[in-house]
Amino acid sequence: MSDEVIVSARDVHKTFTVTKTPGIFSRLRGARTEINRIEVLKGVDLDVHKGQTVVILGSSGSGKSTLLRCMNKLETIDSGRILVNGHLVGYEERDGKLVDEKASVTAQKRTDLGMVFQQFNLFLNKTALGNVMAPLQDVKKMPREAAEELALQNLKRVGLLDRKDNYPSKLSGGQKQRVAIARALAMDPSVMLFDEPTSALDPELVEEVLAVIKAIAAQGTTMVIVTHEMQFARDIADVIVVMDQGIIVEKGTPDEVFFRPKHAKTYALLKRSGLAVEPPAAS
Ligand SMILES: Nc1ncnc2c1ncn2[C@@H]1O[C@H](COP(=O)(O)OP(=O)(O)OP(=O)(O)O)[C@@H](O)[C@H]1O
Repeated sequence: MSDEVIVSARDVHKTFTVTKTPGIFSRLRGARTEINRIEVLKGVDLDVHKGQTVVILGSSGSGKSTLLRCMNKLETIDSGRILVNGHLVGYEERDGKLVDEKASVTAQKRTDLGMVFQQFNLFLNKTALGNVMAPLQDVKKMPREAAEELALQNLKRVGLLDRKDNYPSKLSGGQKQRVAIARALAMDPSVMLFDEPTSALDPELVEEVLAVIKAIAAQGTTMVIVTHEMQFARDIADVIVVMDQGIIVEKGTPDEVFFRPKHAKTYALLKRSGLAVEPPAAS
């Protein structure tokens, strides 16, 4: 394992505030606006080393996607630190305090992270090639020809060169997700973040996307993957992290986590997925 830490999260806390305003009739009956605070991350520490594939598992609502989104500053954190390549993402430190940095600086730093979402997020009015070229031209300011060459190389990496002129409406879900992966890869990020990349796919399309992600991992790309695909997690991960209610309850190699889970929540998760293991001794 490389000593170089690409992503470092320390004591990360995140709370969402949800405001529920009652309808007019309820208000006439005296109902008040409810303000609920949901503490989603309660002090998360995580290091991702260069070349490592870290898979985050956990039951629904445990905070996995939020952690990923905080890494990318799609969400702000309340306290703690997230460094990507040694830089604070989204913040700068002034007089010992964290303040929001300029959006342009965040946009630049964000190119260090490639993100693949559940719902692909492709431009519907652009071809597969156009989708991959767009951030190269718009964010990296590459000239058209260079952007096209790099986009074609990356479409080839995900096996979609023959679909380069297709619009998203003419691509299957699996192909759309592979275009999204090519688009993120083309930016040459330090780390790729995958947020449940196969959850929106029909079951028969899942495997082609997982195979592409496995191939990219085998090329030494640093990755953090949130997934519910347990077998895939076991196959691809160097490190598996299990989250429960906003904290990391277990961390280990796939063999450790799958065959010798230490935490009752990990055991419950494996059992729900039909993976038979012995219950942890200490629970
Ligand atoms: N923007 C938001 N506003 C309010 N609550 C939110 C927001 N985003 C997430 N949450 C809440 O935070 C909690 C954690 O959500 P998160 O999506 O991080 O969980 P998860 O572990 O990724 O779950 P899943 O596996 O179902 O995607 C949930 O209770 C969710 O409803």
